[in-house]
Amino acid sequence: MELLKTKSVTEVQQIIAQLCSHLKLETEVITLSEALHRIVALPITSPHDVPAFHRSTVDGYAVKSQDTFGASESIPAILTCVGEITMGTQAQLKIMDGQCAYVPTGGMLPEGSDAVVMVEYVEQLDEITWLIQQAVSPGGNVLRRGEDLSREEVLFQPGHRLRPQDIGLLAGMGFREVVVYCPLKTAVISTGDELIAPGDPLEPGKIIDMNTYSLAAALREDGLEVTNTEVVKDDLKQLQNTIARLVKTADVILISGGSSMGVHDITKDAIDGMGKPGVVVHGMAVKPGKPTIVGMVEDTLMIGLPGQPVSALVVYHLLMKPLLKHLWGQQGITPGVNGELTVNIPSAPGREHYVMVRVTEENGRRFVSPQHGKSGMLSMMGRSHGMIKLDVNQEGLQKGDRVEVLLF
Ligand SMILES: Nc1nc2c(c(=O)[nH]1)N[C@H]1C(S)=C(S)[C@@H](COP(=O)(O)OP(=O)(O)OC[C@H]3O[C@@H](n4cnc5c(N)ncnc54)[C@H](O)[C@@H]3O)O[C@H]1N2
Ligand code: MOO
Repeated sequence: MELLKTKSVTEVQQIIAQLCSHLKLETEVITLSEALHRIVALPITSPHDVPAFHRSTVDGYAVKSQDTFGASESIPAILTCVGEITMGTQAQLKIMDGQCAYVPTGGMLPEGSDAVVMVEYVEQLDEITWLIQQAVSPGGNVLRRGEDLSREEVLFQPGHRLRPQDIGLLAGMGFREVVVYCPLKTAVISTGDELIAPGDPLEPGKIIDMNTYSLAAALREDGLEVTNTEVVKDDLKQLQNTIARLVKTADVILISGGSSMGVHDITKDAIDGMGKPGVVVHGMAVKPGKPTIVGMVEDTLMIGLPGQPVSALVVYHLLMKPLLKHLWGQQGITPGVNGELTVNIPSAPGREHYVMVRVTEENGRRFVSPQHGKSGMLSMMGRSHGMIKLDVNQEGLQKGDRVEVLLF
């Protein structure tokens, strides 16, 4: 009897990292308008203090805070207004004891002042005299120079994925361009005599190809370039010819289907027949996804994913995302959401077990409900917000347990 010799998910992740140690990430310079979701390749430091000058955070009167101590509506401080600060210009005024000046939100504080009193708490007595009806402490209503960021402070480390707020910040720092990693080149091969393209006549026994589309979309979502998607028959020679052609450009090839032990499951033989090291892993201790294959053809990483559409995507999440994190040098966790489990879940002994779940909210409480179905049912994943993990030796989960959902 031939059984798959499974390796743990962590072991497989480590093997993949080693297999990819030769991969050298190229970098490129792109404009900020192209930078959304791209990965920073060099440390980026702040070229100047932000803000570059003390700024008022309100419309009000710049004062020496000590002049306002004890001021109230019934006993206001009496100050002489010496002028107005204009937005976007250097403040020319100087505030002496007993003086104030109008400053708009974001305007530069004049020399000598250290706080701003909001206009709501100020009343004009005559042409130059103002009643200050509220005390303000030093630094009150002021964003001090460098309070947001100081010069040379590291804004982003390599590996950071740029979000809208990051792109705004880079613009605010005066950057027009950013150095990012070039996307890895990837390809998807779906195998199966039964596969037809979406829209083709659905004859008996045929299956519409979903994995090519879901896997290519997952790769693109992760910022990778998909150079080719191909569908091949369960034919060793055809698969090897396709692999031989694609390894010329692809850093990683995902092969969907043919990963199991059936007579037509040819992915392993195809990879093994193309030189050393060939297949390095066949079998991962995970549910779903047990027949996973990992190997190398020339310098290209080959990941053989189970043909079942849910299994293919689960394995993608377990292997490709950590590889990217490793290559990009990303540290830390990917935060998920958590909530109370609505039913008991049995474990899958000896295997990490991933269960698709939907998250709902009721009276401020989050609930996590497993979505039932088999690994061939992609609609189960469509209904789900993410998945929860049961560890290899975990004895199931109980209704009411607080669980962490890995979002996808
Ligand atoms: N004797 C055994 N049989 C199976 C085992 C095993 O250990 N021993 N493992 C089972 C598990 S678990 C899975 S998962 C599947 C994996 O099968 P394969 O990777 O060999 O995939 P196929 O047989 O080619 O296809 C399985 C299933 O998925 C459908 N499929 C395939 N490609 C696509 C696609 N691109 N789009 C949509 N659907 C696809 C295919 O039609 C089959 O229905 O093996 C079990 N068997
Ligand atoms: O474990 Mo297989 O990968 O779906 O059923």
